[in-house]
Amino acid sequence: MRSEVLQMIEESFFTIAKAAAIILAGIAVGQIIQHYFWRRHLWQKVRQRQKECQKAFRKLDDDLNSLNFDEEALQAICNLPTSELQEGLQSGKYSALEVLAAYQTKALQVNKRLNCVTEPILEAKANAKSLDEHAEKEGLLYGIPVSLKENYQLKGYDCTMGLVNYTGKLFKDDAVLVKVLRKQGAIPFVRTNIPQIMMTYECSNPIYGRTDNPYDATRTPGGSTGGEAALITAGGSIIGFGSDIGGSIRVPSHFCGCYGLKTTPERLSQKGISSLSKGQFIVSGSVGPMARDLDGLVLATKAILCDYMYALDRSIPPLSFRDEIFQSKRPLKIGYYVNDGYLQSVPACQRAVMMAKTALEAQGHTVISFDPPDVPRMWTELYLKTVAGDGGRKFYEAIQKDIPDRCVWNLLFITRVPRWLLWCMKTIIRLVTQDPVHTEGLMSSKGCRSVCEWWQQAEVVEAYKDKFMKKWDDLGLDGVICPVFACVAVPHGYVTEIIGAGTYSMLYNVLNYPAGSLPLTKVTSEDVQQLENYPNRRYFEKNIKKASEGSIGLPVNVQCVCLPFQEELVLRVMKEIETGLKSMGDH
Ligand SMILES: CCCCCCCCCCCCCCCCCCCCCC(=O)NCCO
Repeated sequence: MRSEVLQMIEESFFTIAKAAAIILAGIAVGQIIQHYFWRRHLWQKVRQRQKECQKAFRKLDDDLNSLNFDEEALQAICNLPTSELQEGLQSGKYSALEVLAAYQTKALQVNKRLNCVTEPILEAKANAKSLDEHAEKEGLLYGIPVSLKENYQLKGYDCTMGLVNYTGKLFKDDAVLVKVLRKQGAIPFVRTNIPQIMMTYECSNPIYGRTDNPYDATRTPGGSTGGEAALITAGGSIIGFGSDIGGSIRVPSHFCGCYGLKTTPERLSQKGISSLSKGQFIVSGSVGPMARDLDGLVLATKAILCDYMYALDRSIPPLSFRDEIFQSKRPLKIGYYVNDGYLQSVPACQRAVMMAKTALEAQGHTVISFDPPDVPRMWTELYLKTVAGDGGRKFYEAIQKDIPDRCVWNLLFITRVPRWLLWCMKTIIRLVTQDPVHTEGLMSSKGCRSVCEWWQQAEVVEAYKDKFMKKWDDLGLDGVICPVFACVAVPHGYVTEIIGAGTYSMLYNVLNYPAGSLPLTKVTSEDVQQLENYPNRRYFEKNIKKASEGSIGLPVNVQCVCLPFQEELVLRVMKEIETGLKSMGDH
């Protein structure tokens, strides 16, 4: 009797287990099939988007061929510095259509080599024609073609941020800044490439592919405004616009060797700029111009800081460009550093800062040493814990439902490791990286656990800002010069291995300070030789050293920083450095 009961229990157990196994297997197979069809659907969308872009490129090519402009004359237009181009357009020496054709032709050529343009803006031709038909030549950017990062919303276009799921969602209106640019006479003519979700210093996504560095195709142009930096540097655009929440304007400018300005987040309207960080107001994103020369950067900044922007976005303080600050001859007191207390910058970046220091001194300014406080803590407890405040969930989910791009997937992988497991692995990670800050960084990227912790986070960031500003004020500084990044452009796919090098830029996102990226020099063989003395113990140090081998000839920028709302002073410091170097015969 007992054995019969046991047998019955055993049989029912096996029946239930079998049924459970069949159900589970069914669910798994169902999910695999669903995943397969979803992926297939996404790839179809990619192909459709790519076809549309190719069609637009072909249309532009045909249009340009039908215009019959002299190629040499067009090239000559692209070689003009911004001031001469502006003058030539205002005086009527060049028509808006001619200048547009010159830049469209050049952008197409550059794009074939670097893959930096996502698509041309075909309405540009009608815009140029309409400018040429009107007698008044109005606007500071009259007739100047401008390129836009892919996340700038345009009527009739989508902003994918490299995510397939966002393709085909067309905007009904232009971003405020785009409207302001049009009002100033500028002609938006191409859109430029970005990394998927725009949260890394690379430039690749499954829709538009990978952008190469104009100096070395094996290296990244940086990100996230990488397409802009590559296009401008290679001559395919003279002024462009980007966005920056961790260095995305300044780092690509440095990797490629063009000019960039990250503004104070509240100084320019961000209405109509797509981002996955909307609603995260502790470390705010910024927007800003990028340019081939400093005059272009100044002109673009002046143009957008205008009454029309304040009328379109009433939340922006009506603070127009203050020429008196930019033109002032008042001697300045500038702080400098080459080591931010976390990762030492490579010799080329150090030399660039020292060149800037000498140039400022030659211009009669005082330059003193400055140590930014607690940078390792700023990076881990403040920057990473805020930017990934939700444990990176929003970024991860956007990618998980999409076709992940490796350049950002590698970075986001950590969001999948549970907090407890990461905590248990702390000692091992510390042993492997030889870097307690790296370990803390990984822990911080798990974000905040409650609203209460999020509020505390805001307080901690405010306290750091106060501490930093006190140090700045005690020294009576007007500005600071320092590296943009701990090293120069790195090979494609390598950014995650050196991500700590970004603290030089991220610091000024935490602080909300405006910061410019100024091209100063190129890596020399001596710089590379001196890498022998570069520290080689921690994970990031080893990788920075390795990535810097073979970097001879790559551009090196310097970062110029001032207090919030002092964009004019940042531009002045950049100008003083350039003038100083020219007077010393160095630029
Ligand atoms: C010690 C290793 C730390 C790894 C951190 C992994 C965290 C993953 C979680 C979420 C992602 C947060 C990204 C942090 C890395 C920042 C890199 C900044 C790139 C520049 C971004 C930018 O400025 N974008 C502009 C957007 O408009």
